[in-house]
Formats: sequence, C-alpha cells, structure tokens
Amino acid sequence: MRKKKNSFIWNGNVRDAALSILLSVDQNQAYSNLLLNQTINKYQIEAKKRALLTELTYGTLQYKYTLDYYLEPFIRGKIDPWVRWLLRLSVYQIVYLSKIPEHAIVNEAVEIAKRRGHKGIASMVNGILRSILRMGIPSLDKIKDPIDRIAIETSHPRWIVEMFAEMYGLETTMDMLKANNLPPKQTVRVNTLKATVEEAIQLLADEDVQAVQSKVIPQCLYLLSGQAARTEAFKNGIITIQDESSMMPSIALNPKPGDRVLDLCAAPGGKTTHLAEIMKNEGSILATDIHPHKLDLIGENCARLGITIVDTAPIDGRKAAELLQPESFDAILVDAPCSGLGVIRRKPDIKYTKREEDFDRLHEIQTELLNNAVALLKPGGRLVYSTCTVNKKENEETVEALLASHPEMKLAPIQHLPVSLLEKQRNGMLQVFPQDFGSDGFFVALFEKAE
Ligand SMILES: C[S@@+](CC[C@H](N)C(=O)[O-])C[C@H]1O[C@@H](n2cnc3c(N)ncnc32)[C@H](O)[C@@H]1O
Repeated sequence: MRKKKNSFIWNGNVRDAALSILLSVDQNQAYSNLLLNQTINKYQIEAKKRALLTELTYGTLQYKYTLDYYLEPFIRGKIDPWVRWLLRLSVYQIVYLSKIPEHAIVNEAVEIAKRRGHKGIASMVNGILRSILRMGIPSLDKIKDPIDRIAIETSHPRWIVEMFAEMYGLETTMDMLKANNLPPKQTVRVNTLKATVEEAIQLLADEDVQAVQSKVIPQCLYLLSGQAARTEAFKNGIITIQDESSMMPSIALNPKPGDRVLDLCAAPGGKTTHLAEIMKNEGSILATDIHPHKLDLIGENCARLGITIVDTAPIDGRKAAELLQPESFDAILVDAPCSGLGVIRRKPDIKYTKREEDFDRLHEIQTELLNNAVALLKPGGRLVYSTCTVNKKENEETVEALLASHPEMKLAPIQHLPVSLLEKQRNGMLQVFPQDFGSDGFFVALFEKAE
C-alpha cells in the first residue's frame, strides 16, 4: 500500500505537523495562518510545542527561496515536493534556530523520511543534511546582482523586489522585505467604552498576561506574554485583537458621537467597532460587506464589546449608491480589498501567490468602491480610504483616480494620530511600512467633500 505523504493526524511530532501544513499550503493553496490555527485548536497543542510549530511553519515558508539557494549545490536530480519541504524545514532549523542540536535535526528528518517514504529516501535526506553540516551553506555574497541578492536573501519573488525598488529604492525595499520575515507583535486595542488603558493593563496583569502601552497609538497594547484570545479581558470585551496599523483609519476618520457613518467593506468588523468606540456608542454605523456570512462576525464582535449602534447589511459596495440614500452619511470608511503586500509577515504565502496582473483588477474594484462612497457622502462629509498594502498602484494611483474624476473631493491633512505617524504623511497620504513601527504595512488617505 502507498504511504500517504500529506495526510495529517497529530502524533505529537511538531516537525511532522509543520511539514503537513507546508505541503498543504503549497499544494492546495491553503492559507498558512488559518491552517496553523486550525491545527493548534483542533489538537489542543500545548504552549511550548505551539510556539515551535509556529516558528517552523512560518520560518520555513518565509525563507523558502533562501533555503532553496542553500540546498541547491547539494541536490542532484529531481526530488518529490514533500522531500524538498522536509529538507527546507531541516535547513531552516540548521541555519536559523541555534538552540536545536544539529544531530537531532538530522535524526528527526531521517525518521520522518522513513515514515513518509522509504529507507532510500531516508538515506538521501541523511546524506544531504550531513553534507550541508560538513561543508556549510553557500555564501549569499556570491550573488552580485542587487535585485537577485535581495530576492534570495529575503526570499521574495524577483518581480516584487524589482517593483518595490522602482517605487521606493533599494534600501527601503531591503528594509521592508527583511521586516516581512520578522514575527509580528501581539497587539490589542483597548475598548474605551469599557475600560481605560491603565484598567485594561491591570485586568490583563490579573490574568498573568503582561501588557505595555504602545508609544505610537495610545489605545494599543503590546502583549508580552499569554494569548489575547484566551483571556477573560478579551471574552468580556475589554480588548480587541488588532494590528496597530489597522487602528489608524478609524482614528483618521474621527467620526463624532451622533454621526451617521458607513463602513463599506466592514467584515470582520475590526474597524467598525473601533469607529463605534470613537463615537462613544452614539449615532449609527451601517457596516456592509459583499460576503453575507462574514457579517455575523461583526455582530458577534459588537455583542462582545457592548456596542449597540451598528447595523449590518450584505451589499456589494460597487452598487451601494443604487441601494442606499445618496449623500446621507457624515463619514465613510472604505477599507478596501487589496493585495495584502503589507501583511506578508502574517501571511507569507501572499508573496508567492500574488501576481502582478491582480493589481489592475484590484485598482478597478477600489476605484468603483470609492465612486460609490463619494455618491453616498454628505456635502462637507469625510471619507477615509485605507488598504493593508504598500503598492502605489492600489494606493496613490487609486487616490489620484478619485481626485481626477471627483472635483468635489479634496485630500485633507490627517490629524488626531500621533506626530510620529503624521510626519510620514506625503501629499496628504500616509504610507506606513512594516519596518517603521513593527506594525503592518498600511495606507490611509482622508478626503473631504465640498459643501
Ligand atoms: C480589508 S478587508 C476589511 C477588514 C475590515 N474593515 C476590518 O477592519 O475588520 C476587505 C473586506 O472587503 C470585502 N469586500 C470585497 N469586495 C467587496 C465589495 N465589492 N463590496 C463590499 N465589500 C467587499 C471583503 O469581504 C473583506 O471583508
């Protein structure tokens, strides 16, 4: 009987589990973050193994091209994809994880190769890994072309490096792509309807979770221990799990208590609930999304946080102006679907699966969403456009398309954010890179409609 190389049942072996997740991401286009969370939750994997599983899965995926460069001189002929992933997983540990003894890495890999394949494959894996340990990995200094060097060193496709180098220069590109390989901080937003920042820190401390206030956004806490989703503070609606950059759009829009607000691409409601907190839960927010099933998440988040001013509706934002009353909202947020090139450190698969062709289609959708938002905005109203990407085609160029077709819309300087962020504004637009504050790459533009 053929052995199943990909089927996964948790057997307590972290490397086996990491290998199964990596294969599934590669072959079934599964999302690494979702699959990892599902595996951890389904098998209730304990904290220490959970940390190692996360490190091995993300690390190996993040450094896929770098690991292939290191492996290349040692591999003769074609090898099965699962064997290549096993080798990448092992070389990742050899190169990047100093605490794991080298003989243990090799032994584990050989055992997995035996279980999933046969003795012949196990002996090949053994041979390759022992050669690497004996001879060392090839130096990156051999790569002379600067674009190739960044592509291999940070493990990003060449076209992404080229594109960013053209947009931002080589130095910023290198910094950004290096930051894409760092683990994200665990950050939460304090629900100011229920607690002050100090009270939230104390409530978390009561549960042995150490939290410190961010120096960038005051409502943002960094969790230095524990798991936010498992805390009573989370269950009781004191905190929301959210990246610090994602807190910028709602603050930039700054709706007033009593306003009528539209959040056009709202699910799962991270920013809708933030808007409601800023509005002190007074006024009304219509939260719409094209996917009806995702709207339940907004309802659940509002219930947990004690927010009562949000209504939800399944609406394709590209047709919203036909369905809702024109010029009826004081403030509108368009947190648009985008390429996600700012969140690669959370979703490393993005860098391998995105295609340049996707950008034109996204730019078109973003422009259509904004056109609808403009039609729904009251004269004198405010509109925020945000994305979690660092791609000018979807950011600056989308803003320019809006300004070109709507003379009644003007960019307005963003206020209310801390100076460290505001001084990054260029021409009324704010682009944050992952290397700036250790938060996601994010873009925010604020518009005002003429009276
Ligand atoms: C970046 S996410 C929004 C995240 C959300 N604002 C938050 O903070 O939790 C973009 C959302 O746009 C939705 N979407 C995609 N196309 C849409 C469309 N044509 N109309 C409305 N929503 C759309 C997606 O379902 C997705 O939930």
